[in-house]
Amino acid sequence: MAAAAPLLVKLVLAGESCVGKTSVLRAYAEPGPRPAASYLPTVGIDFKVKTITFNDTTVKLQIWDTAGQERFHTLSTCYFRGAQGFVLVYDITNSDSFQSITKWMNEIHEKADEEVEIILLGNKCDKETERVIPKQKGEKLAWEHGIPFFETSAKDNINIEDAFSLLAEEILNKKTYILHDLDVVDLNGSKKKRTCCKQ
Ligand SMILES: Nc1nc2c(ncn2[C@@H]2O[C@H](COP(=O)(O)OP(=O)(O)OP(=O)(O)O)[C@@H](O)[C@H]2O)c(=O)[nH]1
Repeated sequence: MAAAAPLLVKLVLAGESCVGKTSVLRAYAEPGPRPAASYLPTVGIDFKVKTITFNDTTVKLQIWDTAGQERFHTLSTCYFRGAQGFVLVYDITNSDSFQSITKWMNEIHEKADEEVEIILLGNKCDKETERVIPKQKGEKLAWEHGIPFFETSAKDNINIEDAFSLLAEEILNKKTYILHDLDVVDLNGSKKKRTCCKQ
């Protein structure tokens, strides 16, 4: 008997520019040492696939990395539709990025499907001396929105695995995934029909 196709789950990273979305994704999906990175903004959109095992089932997490720069905003939010989970990221050394989280939450509620799971990350927690957002503020904001919260460091690989594992678990426990078919990109990376929201 042929093995069952792996389950596919679509996740999206969102948040302001330079908060570390790409770095968080790399730390999770491509762990291992890498040279100190100079900032290269995401242009448009990118994704990586990470395979995990959940209750003896193989699950492929397709994780979309959106561009935080304002000029890509419309494009980035196009990818919200069809996602089962969101990783919302701010930078603990940048208060604007924290203030914007409520705006991103509203965007998700407006443009994503109804039943989505969201987690909040306060990234760059290795930069303690430059911190402007106390951990309690992040916890309070997450509590107000009823979502889990982690302070993370993509640089030092702190809490990254735990954050994604929790998000995947919350989604898979709900069993709201019915995604053996992806309508955007198949797992070999070849493009299939691409859908986008109306602007
Ligand atoms: N110290 C420290 N620096 C980080 C961390 N995460 C990211 N950075 C740095 O912050 C800068 C921006 O990181 P990116 O991952 O490109 O940020 P982004 O949110 O994807 O940015 P956009 O593509 O513009 O949306 C880079 O110089 C990273 O090396 C972290 O946890 N700690």
